[in-house]
Amino acid sequence: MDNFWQTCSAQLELELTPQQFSAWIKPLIALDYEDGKLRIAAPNRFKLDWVKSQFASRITVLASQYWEAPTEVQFVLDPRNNLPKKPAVAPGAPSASGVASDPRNGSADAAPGAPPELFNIGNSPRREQSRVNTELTFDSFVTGKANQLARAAAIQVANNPGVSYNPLFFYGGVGLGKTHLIHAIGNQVMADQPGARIRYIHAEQYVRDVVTAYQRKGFDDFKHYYHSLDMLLIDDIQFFGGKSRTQEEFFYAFEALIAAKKQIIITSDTYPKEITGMDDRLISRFDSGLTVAIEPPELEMRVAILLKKAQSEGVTFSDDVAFFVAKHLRSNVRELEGALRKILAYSRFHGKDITIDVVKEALKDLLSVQNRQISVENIQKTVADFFNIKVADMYSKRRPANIARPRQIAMYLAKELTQKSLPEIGELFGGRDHTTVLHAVRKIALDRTKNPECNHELHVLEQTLKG
Ligand SMILES: Nc1ncnc2c1ncn2[C@@H]1O[C@H](COP(=O)(O)OP(=O)(O)OP(=O)(O)O)[C@@H](O)[C@H]1O
Repeated sequence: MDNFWQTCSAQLELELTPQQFSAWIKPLIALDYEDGKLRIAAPNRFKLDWVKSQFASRITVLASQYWEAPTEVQFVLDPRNNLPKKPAVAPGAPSASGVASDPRNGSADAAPGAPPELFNIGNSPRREQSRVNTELTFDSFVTGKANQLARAAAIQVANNPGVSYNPLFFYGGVGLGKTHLIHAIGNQVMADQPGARIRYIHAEQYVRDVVTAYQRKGFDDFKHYYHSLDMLLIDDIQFFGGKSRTQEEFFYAFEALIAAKKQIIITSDTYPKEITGMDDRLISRFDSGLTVAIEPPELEMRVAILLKKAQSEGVTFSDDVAFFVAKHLRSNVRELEGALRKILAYSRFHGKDITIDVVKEALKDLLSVQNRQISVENIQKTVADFFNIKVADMYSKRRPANIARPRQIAMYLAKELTQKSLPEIGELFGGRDHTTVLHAVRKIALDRTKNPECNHELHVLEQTLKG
């Protein structure tokens, strides 16, 4: 229940203004969930009526998504508000149950509307608490040259958590299977040790947890929760970049877990030293275990993935069709999955067998993007002309700002407008490492959102390149 409410209120916090959130959502408590019925308590009749009229449908959608079943939401008055007042207790002091006191229990010094303890583990089954996706297993993970090392390390850690490689750090571009692999580890450990306290968390959610703990002065609960896990799976840790309070809290959790020989598995879009805005002491700790890259899948692996995913949808793809799709879509597995969904939807809707012609029709948009044939060479030339530098500077090792920035812009455009992978782009820019390209892509993407002049330049370049 705590997990659900944390997820639901984090989502609502994103959707509402801070005033709306703290006035209407923060005072609510998710009481229980049974047989598709979720009960939420409001502190008084006025709030109950307002929340019901304004937010019931959104909470219903979020709850139905969370439990993957239609859910009916009932709003009730908080039963604890009717309890006789207890003598004052210092907020956060342990009660007889050993749990920090809930300031809403009517004690004289309680802050009205303050939340219950944040990270109370509650009684839900360990599997639910873990947030591990049961579908992402080793069995459904296709292996090839691009990920065989990562998979081997993952299996080793799943067999000996806390012993072999700690932390285990996976890095690679988007949609290449990092998340899948850490869930697979979680699933295996959970099957072997059903009592283990495992937690999968996306780094953005961890940041939100820190913010919430900060706002609610709930760091004791936060620490208690994270430091007492048996295994922490943390995804996309690059989101910690520049967030010093989060990094500090994570550092303590990291030290506590490693000292207790509890396994930590981390993913990132780049290797530790390249994560921007990350504290050096964390980087050196990330490096202290095993760091493994996951590369973009090669052709045969893309074919194998398509065949396996089609099979799991109950559809048989001919090899011709699988090769056709895999040859044209080269960037990552997520893109392949998207293509597969489009093909299946198209063939079902039109009642047609899956042939190459049907695939061409179903993927018309995706393939036309491919066929625009904007080459990296073309991008380098256009950008060099635009900034009045030599094309050769695109490959050179020189780094003055008047050259480095156009080069980064060209790398960004190469990633945006071609199907080349990061290593392929790096190769075409004088044999640079893929992490350098990734850094450039992220930097320019960020500049673009912040700096209208940069956005305008990119717009002009894109229009020129697209003709
Ligand atoms: N080797 C694989 N075998 C089967 N499915 C895969 C494989 N690699 C990735 N996938 C699938 O591709 C999709 C994207 O993978 P995933 O979310 O793990 O990528 P990621 O590397 O974590 O990307 P991001 O950094 O964008 O989060 C998922 O549905 C995943 O199950």
